Amino acid sequence: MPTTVRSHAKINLGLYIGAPRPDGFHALVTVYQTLEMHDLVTVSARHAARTSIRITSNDRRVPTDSRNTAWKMVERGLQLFGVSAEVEIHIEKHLPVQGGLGAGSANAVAALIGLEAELQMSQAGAPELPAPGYRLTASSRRLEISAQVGSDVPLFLIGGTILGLDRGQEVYPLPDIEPVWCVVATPSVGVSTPQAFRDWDAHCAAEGLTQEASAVKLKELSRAYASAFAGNIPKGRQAGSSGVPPHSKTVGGDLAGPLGSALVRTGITSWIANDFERVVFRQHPSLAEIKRLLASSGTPEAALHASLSGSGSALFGLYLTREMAEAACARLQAAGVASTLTRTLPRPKYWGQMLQP
Ligand SMILES: C[C@](O)(CO)[C@H](O)COP(=O)(O)OP(=O)(O)OC[C@H]1O[C@@H](n2ccc(N)nc2=O)[C@H](O)[C@@H]1O
Ligand SMILES: Nc1ncnc2c1ncn2[C@@H]1O[C@H](COP(=O)(O)OP(=O)(O)OP(=O)(O)O)[C@@H](O)[C@H]1O
Repeated sequence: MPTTVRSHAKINLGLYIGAPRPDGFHALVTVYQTLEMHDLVTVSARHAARTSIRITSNDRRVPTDSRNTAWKMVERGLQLFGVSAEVEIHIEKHLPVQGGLGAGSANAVAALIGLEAELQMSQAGAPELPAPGYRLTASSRRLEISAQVGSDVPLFLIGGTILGLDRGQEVYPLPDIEPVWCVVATPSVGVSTPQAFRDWDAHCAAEGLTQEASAVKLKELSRAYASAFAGNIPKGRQAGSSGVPPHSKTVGGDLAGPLGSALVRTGITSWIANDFERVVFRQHPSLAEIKRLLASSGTPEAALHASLSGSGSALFGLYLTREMAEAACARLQAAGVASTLTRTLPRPKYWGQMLQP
């Protein structure tokens, strides 16, 4: 029986990028948040003398050869388990390609989860457990192979609210924010991630941002993020058990409250920003206008936060109520911009809903 896996989108609740590194990547600090909206990845696999992989998709823009993230992940997964198999993967795309929603990265993890279920390898590659007190080290080899596939891939082995460091592949589960309504605008323009990073380099050169200055900035920001979320960590799940870095202990405080308010009470909505907006909005001014529509600042329907996601072109707005989110969808529709109404997806639900019944 084939296994169908939900492959969720992510947004970046703030994204700070450093200067270019000698390895061709950029250090960054971000908070990833998984969303309910998803692709569906269906895997059929059976043990065989020789490995073969076949990929199909309903979307012609999805590569069906070894360039596909799901292909790369399954190849590495089979090596990790030390088995060979005939594997068929169908990717039903609902998320935009090149949208900054990490869709391709999520497909890779969904394919691995499907493969493990099909080959009954769950003991060998035990998935990250959503239960309190789980340790990242339990599945560090799965995190390693996912980081080889892409910087955005490991976050999908954690789900929920996640701190991303280094080139984005170093991930730490943060206490989940309570679910909030989210509107994702999906303009038809695609933004290439490598190109956006190149544009960022040109921006850094023009502004004279040095490696040293950017390293200091990123260190401060990772502290600020961890501190903002620290008060959300239930007693007994402080640093060490949750994988959150030790400096996250520095700030306490009760962040429990009515729906949506936890995000506000972390304080992060007042200072988070996405550095890519500075270069991507210059190339695509229409995206800045979409952000204004999502934000609706100064009105009773204003978003808690609105931003470009990753390098775009998708943008998102977070709202306190469903009505406010629906009003944002209506504003976008009137402007001819496609949008999806969804919600942020906490870790237990991310894992609980991953396998289709
Ligand atoms: C923009 C984000 O989506 C934010 O979450 C991610 O940083 C992108 O992650 P991703 O698409 O998984 O990126 P990768 O597949 O690892 O890298 C693609 C290319 O983007 C650039 N890249 C990526 C991540 C990073 N921290 N610095 C970079 O400069 C590199 O040129 C790299 O060759
Ligand atoms: N499974 C996949 N689904 C979609 N695109 C894929 C996949 N595997 C490889 N790709 C290639 O990766 C490129 C980026 O796709 P993706 O949709 O993941 O972008 P993204 O949402 O901007 O990702 P990120 O947020 O990680 O930067 C595509 O143009 C496509 O050629």
